[in-house]
Amino acid sequence: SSSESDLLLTFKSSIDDPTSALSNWSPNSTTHCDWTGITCSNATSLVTSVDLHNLNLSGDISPSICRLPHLSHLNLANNFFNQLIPLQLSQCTALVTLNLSNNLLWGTLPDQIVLLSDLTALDLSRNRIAGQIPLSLGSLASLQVLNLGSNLFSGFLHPPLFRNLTQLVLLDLSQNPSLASELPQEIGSLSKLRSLLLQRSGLYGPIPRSFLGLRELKVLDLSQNNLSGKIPLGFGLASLKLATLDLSQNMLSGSFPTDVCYGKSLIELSLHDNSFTGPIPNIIEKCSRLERFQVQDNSFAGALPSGLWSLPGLKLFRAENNQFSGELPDLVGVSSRLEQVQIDNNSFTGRIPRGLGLVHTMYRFSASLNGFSGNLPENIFDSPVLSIINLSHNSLTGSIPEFSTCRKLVSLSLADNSFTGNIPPSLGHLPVLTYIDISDNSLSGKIPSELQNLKLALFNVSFNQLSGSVPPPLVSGLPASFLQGNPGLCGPGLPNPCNVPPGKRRSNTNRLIWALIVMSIAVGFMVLTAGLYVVYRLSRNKSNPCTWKSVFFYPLRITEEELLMALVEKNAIGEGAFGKVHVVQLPGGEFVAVKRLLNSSNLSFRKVKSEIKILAKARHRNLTKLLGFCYSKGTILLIFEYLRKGSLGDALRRPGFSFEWSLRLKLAIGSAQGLLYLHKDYVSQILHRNMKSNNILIGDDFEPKISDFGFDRVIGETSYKSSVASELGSYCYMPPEYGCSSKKPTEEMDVYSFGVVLLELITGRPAEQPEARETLDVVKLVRRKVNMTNGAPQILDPKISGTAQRDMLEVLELALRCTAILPEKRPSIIEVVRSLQSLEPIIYPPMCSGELLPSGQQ
Ligand SMILES: Nc1ncnc2c1ncn2[C@@H]1O[C@H](COP(=O)(O)OP(=O)(O)OP(=O)(O)O)[C@@H](O)[C@H]1O
Repeated sequence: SSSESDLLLTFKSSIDDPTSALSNWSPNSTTHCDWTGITCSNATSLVTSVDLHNLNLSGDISPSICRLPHLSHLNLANNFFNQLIPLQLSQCTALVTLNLSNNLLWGTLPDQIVLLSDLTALDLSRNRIAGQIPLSLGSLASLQVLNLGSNLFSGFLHPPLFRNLTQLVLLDLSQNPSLASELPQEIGSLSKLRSLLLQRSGLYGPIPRSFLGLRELKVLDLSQNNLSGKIPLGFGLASLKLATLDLSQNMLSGSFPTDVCYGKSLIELSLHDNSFTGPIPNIIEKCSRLERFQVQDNSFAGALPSGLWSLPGLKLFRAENNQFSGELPDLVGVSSRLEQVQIDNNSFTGRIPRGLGLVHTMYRFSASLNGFSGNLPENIFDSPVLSIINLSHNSLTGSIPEFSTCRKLVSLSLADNSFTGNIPPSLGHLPVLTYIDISDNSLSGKIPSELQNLKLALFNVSFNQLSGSVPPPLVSGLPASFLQGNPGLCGPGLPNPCNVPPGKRRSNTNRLIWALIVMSIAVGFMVLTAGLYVVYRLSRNKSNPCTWKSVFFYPLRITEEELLMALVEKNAIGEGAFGKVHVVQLPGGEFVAVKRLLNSSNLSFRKVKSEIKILAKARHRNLTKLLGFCYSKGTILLIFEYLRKGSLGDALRRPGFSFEWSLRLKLAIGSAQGLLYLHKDYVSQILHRNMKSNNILIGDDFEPKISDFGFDRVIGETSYKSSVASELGSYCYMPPEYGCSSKKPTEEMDVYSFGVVLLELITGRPAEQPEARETLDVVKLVRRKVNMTNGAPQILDPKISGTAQRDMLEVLELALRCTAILPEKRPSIIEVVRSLQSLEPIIYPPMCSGELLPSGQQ
C-alpha cells in the first residue's frame, strides 16, 4: 500500500495542478484511499480507480500510474493535457474503462491500444488525434463504448475494424470531417448498438441494408455527410426502439420512410437538406411521441397529414422550402404544445388556421411565400410567448387584428399581402417589438403615434395607402425608403412636409417673410445641388432608391439604399450579357453577389415577382441560391449567394488550368444533376437556356452550382434574346436549331449546351477557340479531330494523366452525342447524369499495410 501511494505521488509530480485540486495527495496522510479521485477496493485496499476529471490539470500523464496492479478505471477527462497519446498507458493492462476525452491530446492512435484487452469503455473524444483509426482497435472485443468523436481522424473505415466489436452499445465517430469512407456493412451486425453517432464524418455512398440488424438502436445520427441513395426499406420496422433519427444534410433521395413510426418511439425526426420527394404519409400520425419534425429543404410535395398538427408532444415543425400544398387544419380544440412552426416557401393555400392563437406555447409561426388567403383569425396573436410571426408574400386580406397578449413579439412581417384598414395602435404597446414589415399592402389611415414608443430596428410600411404625419422618431432613425409609396404621408425629410396649423400661420407672418427669403436662397442652392447631384447620379448610373421595391427570401437585413450604394466599380466581379455582377457585404458580414438585369421590356412588378419566386423556389445542392431581388422600372437586381471560387469558365480561362480528372467529373456530374432537377424534378419545369461554363459556379468542396437559369421568365423573351445575342461567346453553346425563329426553347437545347461544357472539361479549353486565323468553337474543333485517324486521344487535355484516358474518351463520346446536330439524337438529361455517374470512382480501401496491424504482427 505504501508503494501505491508513492506511485500516485510520482504520477502527481509530473502534473501541473494550478487549483491545488490534488493538495490532499500528500506523503503525510495516512491513507491514499481518501485522496481526491482515488477509490480503493474494500477487500484489498488497493487502488481500483483514479478519477481526476475536470480539475484543470495539465503537464504529463506519467506511466507510473500503470504500476497500480488493480487500476481498472482511469478518468482524466476535461483537463488540459497537451501531449501525444501516451503510449505507455497501454501498460495499464487491467484497465476496464479509459476516459481521456476533452483534452488537447494529439498524434495518432497507437496500435498498442490492443494491449488493453479488458477495456469495455474507451473515450478519446474531443482531442486532436489524427491519422487512420487503427484496425487493432477491432481486437478489443469487450468494448461496449467506443467514442472517438470530434478528433482529426482521416481515411477509410476498414470493415474488419467492426467485425469483433459485437458488444458495442455506443459507437461515436462523429465530427471527424477528414474521414472519407462508405458506411461499412459490418456496423449493421453490431446488434447491441443503442447509439450510433456518425454525423459530420466524411461518409458517402448508401446506407447499407445491413442496418436493419440494428434492433436495439435508439439514436442514429448520420447527418452532415454525403450519403446518397434511399433509406433501406423496412428500417423503421427493424429499429422499433428508435427515438432519434437524424439523416439531415446529406444527398439522400426517395420517399419518406413510411415505417419510422411503427415502433411509436420516435421523438426526433430530422430529414432536412436532402432530396427526398413525394408526400408525407398519414402513418406519421402514429408517431405519438414525436417532438421534433424537420423535413425542410427537400422536394416533398402534397398535403400534410392533418393529424400531424395534433400530435400531442410536437414542439418543432419545420417543413419550409418544399412543394407542400393543400390547406392547414384548424387548431381549435387541439391540445397542442407546438412552439415553432416554419412552413415558408411552399404552395399552401386556404386560411391561416383558426385556433393558432390558442396554442399558448407558440413562439414562432412562419408561413411566408405561400398562397394563404382570407382574413387572419382574430386570435392569431394571442399566444403569450409569440416572438416571431412571418406571413409575408401571401394573399391575405382583411384588417390586422389587435395585439393584446403577445407581449414577447419581436418580429412581425406581413409584407406583400392585401391587408386593408389601419395599423393597430396596440402594436405600440408591445415592449420588445423590434422588426415591423407591413410593406406592400393596402393599409390606410395614420401611422399610430403609439409606435414611437418602440425601439425599432426595422419599420417598413412602404407601398401602402397611409396618410398623415409620420411620428418624428420614426422618420429620423430609419431609411426613407421604408416610408415610400405612401403619397399621403408627410413629415420632415419626406417629399410632403406637413401643413402648419392656421392659428400659428397668422402669428408668424414676419417670421414667414424672413423664412421665405431664406428659403428662396436655400431653394436656389438646393436646385443647384440637386442638379449637380442628378448629373452625378446619372454619371454613376445609379438609381433612386425611392423607385425600388424589394423581396427578400432570406433575412438579408439590408435596405435597397445600402445595396445600391454598394454597386460601385470596386465591387464589380464580372459582367455578362445581362449586366454587371457585384459582390456586396451584408451588415451581418456575409457576402452576396448582386446581378443587375436590364429589364428593357418593363415587365410589371407583380409579373416579375411571381416569376422570380418560381426561380427562388428551385432549391437543389447544385443550383445557386437566389436570396432576393430588388425591382425598379427598367432594372432588376437579383441577389444570389456568393461563391468565392468563381465560375468554371473563370477557371478554364486561367493560364495553366489544371483541375484533375476526378474534380472535372465531379463538376460535370453536379451540373448535370442541377439541370436534371430543373428539367424533371422541379414542379414547374425550368429550361436553363444559358448553360455554359461561366454559369457553373464552384462551391465548397468543388460542388458545382448552376446559376443564371430561367432569366427569360424574368425579363421577357424579347429582352432575353437581344441580351444573349449581344454576348458573342454564348454562341458557342447554342445548338444549331437556336437560330430558327420557329423553334421554341427545348430541353434538347440545354443538353447541347451542356455537351459543350463537357467538351471544355475534356479538352481543358474554353469553348471559344482561336486557332490559326479563324475562330473555331470547341464543338467544331473536336469534330474535326475526332474524324481523323487516332484523333480522339489527341484532343484530351494532356495535363491529365493517361490513367483517366478511358473515362475521358467515354465522356467525349457522351459529349458528342449531346452536341449532335439533330436534337432527337441527343440523350436526355437523365441519361447524361446516369452515364456520368457510372464513371464516378469507387474508392476502395487502401491495402492493409504493416502500420495498421497490431504491433505484435508487424
Ligand atoms: N453568385 C456568384 N458568386 C460568385 N461569383 C459570381 C456569381 N455570379 C457571377 N459571378 C462572377 O461574375 C462573372 C460574370 O457573371 P455573369 O453571369 O454576369 O456573366 P456570364 O455568365 O459570363 O454571362 P451571362 O450574363 O450570359 O450569364 C462570373 O464569371 C463569375 O466570375
